Amino acid sequence: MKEIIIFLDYDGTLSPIVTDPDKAYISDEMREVLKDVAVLFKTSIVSGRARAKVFDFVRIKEMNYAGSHGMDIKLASTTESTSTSEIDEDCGSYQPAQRHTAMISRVFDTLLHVTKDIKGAKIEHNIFCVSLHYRNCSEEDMPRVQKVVENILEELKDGVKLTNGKMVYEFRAPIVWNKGHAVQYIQGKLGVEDPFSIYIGDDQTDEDAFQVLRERKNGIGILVSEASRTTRAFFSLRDPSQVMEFLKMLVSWKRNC
Ligand SMILES: O=P(O)(O)OC[C@H]1O[C@H](O[C@H]2O[C@H](CO)[C@@H](O)[C@H](O)[C@H]2O)[C@H](O)[C@@H](O)[C@@H]1O
Repeated sequence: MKEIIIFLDYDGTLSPIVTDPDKAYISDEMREVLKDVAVLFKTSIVSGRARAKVFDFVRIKEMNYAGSHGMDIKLASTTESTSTSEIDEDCGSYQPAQRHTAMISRVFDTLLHVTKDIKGAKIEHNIFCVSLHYRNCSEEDMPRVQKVVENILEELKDGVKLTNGKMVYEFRAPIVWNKGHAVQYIQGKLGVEDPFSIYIGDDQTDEDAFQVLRERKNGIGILVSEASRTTRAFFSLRDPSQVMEFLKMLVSWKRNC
């Protein structure tokens, strides 16, 4: 029989989008629902954020966490690794972009420096990627923000990968690895014979995970969006409050199984 496993993006999925990325908290009610979900289903959070940061927001240790767009995976109930190897599967961790951390830190330092006079620009170090937030920048400053991005790409060329999120540019380690790869990796590690994955996410980077589930026919994507848009997801929910209601329904269905 198929076993449902759950993958959840964080920002815009569990927490509403807010102007300050450091204040993207989930509600107490959402945390209670997530605790139930984590007990009843194998559950993973897959986020663009640093893994430690997203764990600080969620604080449920029974879940798997994949930070840095899936480039920093830690499976639940495993001891913290002190290994420097990118693959330390005995400790339940997988960090395929480890050799790029110095470059990412250099991008972070450069961005901090070159954006210090751009009001509203915020730089977030996500370990294997760096976010340049422009949500709070003025229209007039946007050409400066774009110039900063162009300069970094010109300097590093193939040494860095750029993706776009919601009012954010994300500079990533240049490896072929995204949220879709992370989902496949975690699916493989859970030891579930016949998994059926439900992945819920709101952002462009979640499309990689939707695509993988569609291709492999072993799960579905659910897009969180108020507007209709092109997606590889099968279904959609409007916002984090609908995500919470959906998770509550899953919990009560499972309890009555
Ligand atoms: O894959 P995700 O977990 O969705 O990560 C994508 C980015 O999410 C965060 O930024 C977004 O949410 C912020 C808080 O609501 C918002 O202020 C920002 O405008 C959004 O882009 C996170 O802070 C970024 O580092 C991630 O790249």
